[in-house]
Amino acid sequence: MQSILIRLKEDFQLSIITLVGLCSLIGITPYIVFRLLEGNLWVGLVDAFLVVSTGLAVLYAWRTGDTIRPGQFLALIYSAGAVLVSIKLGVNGLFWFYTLILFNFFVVPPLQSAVATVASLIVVCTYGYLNPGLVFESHYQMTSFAVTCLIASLFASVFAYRGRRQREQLIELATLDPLTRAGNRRAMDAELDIAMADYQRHKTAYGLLVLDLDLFKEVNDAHGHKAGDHVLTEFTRIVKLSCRQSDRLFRMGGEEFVLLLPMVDRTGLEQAASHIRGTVAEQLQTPDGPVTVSIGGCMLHQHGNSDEWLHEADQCLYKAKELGRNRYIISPKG
Ligand SMILES: Nc1nc2c(ncn2[C@@H]2O[C@H](COP(=O)(O)OP(=O)(O)OP(=O)(O)O)[C@@H](O)[C@H]2O)c(=O)[nH]1
Repeated sequence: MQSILIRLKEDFQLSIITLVGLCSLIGITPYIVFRLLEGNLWVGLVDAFLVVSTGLAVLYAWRTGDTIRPGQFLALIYSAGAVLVSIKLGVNGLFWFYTLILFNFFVVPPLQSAVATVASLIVVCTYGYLNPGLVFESHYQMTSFAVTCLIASLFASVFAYRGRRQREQLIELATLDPLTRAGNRRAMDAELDIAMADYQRHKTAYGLLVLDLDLFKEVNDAHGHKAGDHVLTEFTRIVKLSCRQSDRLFRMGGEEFVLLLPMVDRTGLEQAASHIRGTVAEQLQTPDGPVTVSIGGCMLHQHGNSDEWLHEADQCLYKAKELGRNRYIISPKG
């Protein structure tokens, strides 16, 4: 139960899709009974289809963690459902369009939701225009309906866009180092734990490099803190360009970074460390000359937790510093 609550709290899209599932079960099921009792078989079947499909989409989202496809599926079937119900029930069915507009903007990105809403409106209005009296009582009513729907869509899209943007910014704030935009310590801890679980379950190979700029204090002392900051951002850029896209760079703090390399063997880890060391020595400059980096690394093997893994790489880094810096040492273990 607690894990369900945590997932609902942490995954906004999943919580929205679950809410839709509950609303459809509680809100639409009585209509199925009512429509069938009044002999409106088609609308009853459409409602039943919506409830069952929603249930399946919610289950899929919970099982796979994928909320994009169920969201698109729900937007599609609810748009089609609103069109069919409006065509069958006329004015009484049109009210559902306003709920549909809000719903679409919650479950799919703003552009997709605008397309779904406008497409549904076009179908209903075209049908209503070609069949006077069946959906709308007058052209005036149809125009008012289309205009109010479009205005509601506009407001919904502005809120949906801002909401999504703010959520993205919050995720960035929680996971990225503001200066270098490498992952922060919190993101690193989470990724190392995921790597350890992956290694234990699937034996996926992971390597880790701890990178520490050499004599960085001297850069700060000679050129000021701002120049030091610039060196840190340049270093991040160089390392990101020197490694694979699947490698993840984190800033542990100060001038110490961690690079996590998935699906790499010991030779590959050494090659990566050697390449990064060489590229940094070549490209990272201050007016006084190059800034170098010392690197310690190790493969993930029988570590009990991520701290032990980091500690082993750290020991190699200290050795690299002791031996004169601007070098890499990879642990022989693992
Ligand atoms: N500009 C800048 N400097 C930082 C930041 N964080 C830490 N530092 C500085 O990084 C320096 C780290 O110095 P030390 O720990 O002595 O290490 P070092 O000079 O690189 O020497 P070695 O690691 O032994 O090669 C200190 O002067 C810190 O003030 C930051 O965000 N920006």
